[in-house]
Amino acid sequence: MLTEPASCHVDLAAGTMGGAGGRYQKRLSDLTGLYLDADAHRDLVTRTGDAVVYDVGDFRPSAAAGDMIFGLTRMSPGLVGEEFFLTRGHIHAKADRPEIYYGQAGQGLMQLESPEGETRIVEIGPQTICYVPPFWIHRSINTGEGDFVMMFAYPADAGQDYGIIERSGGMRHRVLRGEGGGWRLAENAAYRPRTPSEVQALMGAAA
Ligand SMILES: O=P(O)(O)OC[C@H]1O[C@H](O)[C@H](O)[C@@H](O)[C@@H]1O
Ligand SMILES: [Fe+2]
Repeated sequence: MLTEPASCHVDLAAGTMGGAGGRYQKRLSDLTGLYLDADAHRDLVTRTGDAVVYDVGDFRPSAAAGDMIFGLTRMSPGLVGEEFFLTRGHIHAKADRPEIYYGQAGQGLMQLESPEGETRIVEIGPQTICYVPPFWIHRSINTGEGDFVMMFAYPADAGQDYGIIERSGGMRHRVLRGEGGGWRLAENAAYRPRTPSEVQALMGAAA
């Protein structure tokens, strides 16, 4: 059976996408344990009344393997201690599925980590397209002063695995405020690299 075509209007100022069927929000308290400075995190939860820090609206035509999910993410600007606001981050449950992000407003970056623990950073502003290749863990970070808004699209059967980041004690690097503005990377001291067999299990999931 044919699916009807659709169009969804992006409201840049609001950071929302019209026609979105699914919608979810994350509050600061949903991100407990992700930031280096746990005290600063707790204080900020209290001071902001546990503010919403990002929301996602998406359009899911179906879950069929050849179909596509797309939507819009809006992230608030801010710092927890010296660390920029981030999304939880994930690898796709079907790890060989890719994703595209398209910057709409604000400034930020995509932090990517390979199964073996290599980090890549893609800076994203309005009209930057970021390609997240198969097998890369990815997390979005708002390094700007206003809302960071991106459109995204990924295969409908990709799914999200959040456990991969928990099991390794976080991502290998943290994105902190730079000395003279901008951002810098710092090693995450709690990071535990994946073993060769864990890497193999991930990569083998493609077969
Ligand atoms: O899922 P998170 O890591 O919390 O990130 C928030 C969202 O980021 C992107 O927009 C992804 O395409 C979404 O699928 C994801 O839900
Ligand atoms: Fe993703």
